[in-house]
Formats: sequence, C-alpha cells, structure tokens
Amino acid sequence: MEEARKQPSCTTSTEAKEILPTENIKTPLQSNARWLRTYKWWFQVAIYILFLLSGQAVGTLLGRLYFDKGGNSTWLATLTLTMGFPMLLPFRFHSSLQNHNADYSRVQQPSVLVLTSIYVFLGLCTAGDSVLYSLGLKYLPVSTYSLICASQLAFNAVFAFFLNAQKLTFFIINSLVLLTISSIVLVIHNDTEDSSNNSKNKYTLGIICTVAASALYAFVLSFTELTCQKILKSKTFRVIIDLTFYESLVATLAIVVGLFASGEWKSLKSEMQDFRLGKVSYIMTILWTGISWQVFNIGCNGLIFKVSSLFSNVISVVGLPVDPVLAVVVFHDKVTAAKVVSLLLALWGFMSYAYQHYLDDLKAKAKRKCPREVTEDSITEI
Ligand SMILES: Nc1nc2[nH]cnc2c(=O)[nH]1
Repeated sequence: MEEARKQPSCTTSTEAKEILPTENIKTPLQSNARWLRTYKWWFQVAIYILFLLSGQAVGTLLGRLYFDKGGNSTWLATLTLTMGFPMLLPFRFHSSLQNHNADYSRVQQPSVLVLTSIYVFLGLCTAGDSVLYSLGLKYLPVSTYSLICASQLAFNAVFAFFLNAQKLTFFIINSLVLLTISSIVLVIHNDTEDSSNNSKNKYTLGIICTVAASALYAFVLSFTELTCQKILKSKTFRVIIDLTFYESLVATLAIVVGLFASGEWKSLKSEMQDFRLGKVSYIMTILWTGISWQVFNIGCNGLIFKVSSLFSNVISVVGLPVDPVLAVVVFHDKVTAAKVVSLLLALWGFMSYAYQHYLDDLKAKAKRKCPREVTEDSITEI
C-alpha cells in the first residue's frame, strides 16, 4: 500500500505529533509540550470513549424500558436518537466565547453555504439511518438484528479505505474479525428469540432495513471523517459540538415530519396514559433516552475527529456486549457464558486495535529521532 494512504484520520496521536516541525534538537520545554500534548490527546479520547459507551448503554436500556412498559411508537423511538441536541446549546455558547483557540483560528473556515450543505446532507442521512435502525429493530428478532448490525464494521472498513485512506493492518483486521465473532456469540445466546411470529414479508423488510442502516451508518461515519479531513480541517471541541448540533437538528426535523406524516403522533397521548410506570416516568424515559443518545453522538463524532471513523465504530461494537451485561444488573437478566465470552472477545478486539495505535506511536517516535531510518516495513499491512 502506498505511503500516501498511511494516515487514517484527521488527527491520530501520531499525526498530532508529526505536525511539530523540528525533528532532532529538542529543548526540555519542547519535550514537555510534546508530552503534555500526547497526554491531553489520550485524555480526550478516553472521555469520548466514555461518552460513546455510556450514552449507547443507557440509551439502549431506556429504549428497551420504553417498549417493555407499553411504548409502541417507532417514530418516537427514532426521534430519541437525535432529539437531545438542545442540550448542546450551553457548550456551543461556551466554546464561542473561547473562539480564540489557536487551532480554530489558524484554519480558514469554510463558507456558510458549504457548512449548511454538509450539515443538511449528514442530517438527512442520519435521519434515514435512524428510521431504518428502528424499523430493523421492530421487524427482526434481536439476535438476527445484532448479527446484521455487526456488518456495519465491514461496511465501515470499505468506506474508510476508499474515503479516508484508512490503513488496514493485521491488528486492525484482527480487531474487526474478533468484534464480528463477539456479536455472533451474542446472537447464539439470543437464538430463542428467533421464534417471534413476524410475517415473512416483515422479516424480509427488517433484513433490508438493517442492512441499509448498517451501510448508511458506516457511510455517515466515513463521510464525517472526510469532512473533518478536507473541509473543516479543525478538530476543536467547538467544531465537534457544531457538527453534532446541526446534524441532529436537521435529522430531528426530518423525523418529526415522519412522525406527523405517519399519523403516529395521534396515539402518543393514550400511550402516555397507559404507560405502566405512569405519565411522569413516560416523559422521563423519553427525555433521558434523548439525552443519552446525544451523549453517544458527541462521543461518536469526537472519536471520528480525534482518531478515525473506524475506531469510533469499533468502540460502539465493543459496547454491544456491554449492554446485555448491564441488563443483568438493571433488568436482572441471566448471566450466561455466551455473554461473558462475547464481552471478552470484544475486549480482545479492542486491545488489538489499541495495540496498532501503540505501534503507530512507537513508529512516530522513532521517526522523530531518526527520520530516515524508519520505513513502513515496521508495520504489517495488507
Ligand atoms: N445503523 C446504526 N445506527 C445507529 N444509531 C446509533 N447507533 C447505531 C448503530 O450502531 N447502527
């Protein structure tokens, strides 16, 4: 694979360090600055991972609570994936006040027209993905659904290779394979749920929706990374919040149109009254599901900007077996060997991906010390 395809994302730790111009002569002050920058990067990545995993876990569990206790609206469930965007307003305001951030002001900002087109395009794709995601979940048994959903990693690898020049090393492919097997193990565990009496047509529709959702989701992640690389060229908190805010705003508007056009909104009042935990719990469940998914969205976009779209997707798939384990605590589901094995495989997959980043870091350090001697041979690539 040619040299030009090497850097996968808008900002890997490696890349962030390679921006520094002087190679060999370092004052203690420069070394300290580099050390601080590296640890700041790891800290930010850890926070975004936490946002993604906690948002996904709580959003999924509350979504399940909604349907378990009498909720029935697919459009409302879809809306919760994007409707939490107003909670980002204080962060937008706060980061506007800190507009003097060096990284932000150094990069020439794209025109309003370009930005609006990107937000509208990504928002509509996200709305489409959210509807397909919810329809898939409605028409398919959880097991079949999870199996097909795991394909989003493969879709992502393909999109990231072509759109983001993502390098596919041995450890990254190993990670993708382990994470896919981890999802399959979960499916085996859930096999009994396949006896649902969905009609054949609905089952086929569910499969088509889930495959399309997986492909669209993978495309949205890769396109977001491409936007970061080629158009935004900045990875500040403000840019991440702006993208998440406007993307969710457009997606929410599109989903609200769907909610009204489908006529489902008419049944929401009676649904709230019949909710088994009461009206207040109904509103709280919807509200907190929306907040959780928005936390997930920040984590997801943050990881795309700081690392790569594929890494963001890997973390979200690592989170899949976390949900059944949390359900053991929250819903008193049974602990099974399959759940534990799936979780261990997911962790192993994650470690494999993280190890690749460690190798990239080592390579970057060696390159700084001795720029001419380090070649791409130190990394196994396909
Ligand atoms: N297709 C798809 N849509 C999502 N929206 C939030 N998470 C996901 C996901 O894992 N897959």
